[in-house]
Amino acid sequence: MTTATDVLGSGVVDDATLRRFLHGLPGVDQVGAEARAAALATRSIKTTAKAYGLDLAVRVIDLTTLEGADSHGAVRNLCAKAVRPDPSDPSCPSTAAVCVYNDLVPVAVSALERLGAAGRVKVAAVATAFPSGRASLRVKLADTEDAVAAGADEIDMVIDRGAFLAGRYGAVYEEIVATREACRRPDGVDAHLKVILETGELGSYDRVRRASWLAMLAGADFIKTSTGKVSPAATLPVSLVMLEAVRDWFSLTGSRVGFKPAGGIRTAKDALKHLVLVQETAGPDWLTPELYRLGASSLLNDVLLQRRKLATGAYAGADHLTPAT
Ligand SMILES: O=C[C@H](O)COP(=O)(O)O
Repeated sequence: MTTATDVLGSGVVDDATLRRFLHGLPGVDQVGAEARAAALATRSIKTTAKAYGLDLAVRVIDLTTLEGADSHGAVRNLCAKAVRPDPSDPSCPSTAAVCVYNDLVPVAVSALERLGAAGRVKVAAVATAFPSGRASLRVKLADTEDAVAAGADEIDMVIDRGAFLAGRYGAVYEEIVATREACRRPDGVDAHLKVILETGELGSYDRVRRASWLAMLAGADFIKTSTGKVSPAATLPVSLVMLEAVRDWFSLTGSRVGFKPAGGIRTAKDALKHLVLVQETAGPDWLTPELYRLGASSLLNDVLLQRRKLATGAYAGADHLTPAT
């Protein structure tokens, strides 16, 4: 049997070594994973915990716009929203990051500078031919280097699902390693690398588990479920399988890899379910923006409305809030 320690210790990480290890991982009990996720989703959260959960949800959001029609103005508004999500409430925290396409990184960087939030609200850029991942490695690395040079703090790369599903694990591994290299900066402040598995295209929980381990072996700082362009995206059972992987990686290596569910998370209720799953699977150490993000384009305003409801006892209409993008 090949273990993760064998893979990490071997000089050559090739298809055969990776296959022996990844296919030797225990299979996911599909019924058990779905039942566990469903049971955790019904947990009721009382007032104080709810207030904490809603604030935490805001603090871990990667506020995202990934539309072909994105404009400079839309990105500037997104940044203002990320820094002060609810201008009527100074106690409302900022989001963790904004997440944009590569060419809009300079716009986000200068907007956050002007807002006095540079470095506090991070700039994440999708890269490596997002969302399909269909391009040569040269193009994918140029895409990444471009975003890093423009000041991106974080790179959200997609894996080559074609290669992964064909069992060309070595190619996927090498691509992640090379992208990680492209995240380096001369001053040593490297961009953090999030590796998107696009779980909706993987077809089984076993493959989600294998892809999670492959990404962590190759040096991912975070593993992320989805691009938001494929459905299903960040389901609770998929998140459970990935959280088990980061938990088990920590037990094995002593290092913590972050987790980012993204795609289809639209309501405060959804966000709280995801937070309960983190608490009960990887544990409370992960409940921080350094190790956990919610990737979402249209979640924030519902969380803000629920925050206000909790504080005032009354529902405010959505038109009391600025649009998310
Ligand atoms: O990375 C984040 C996703 O693209 C957001 O997906 P969403 O638009 O379904 O929230």
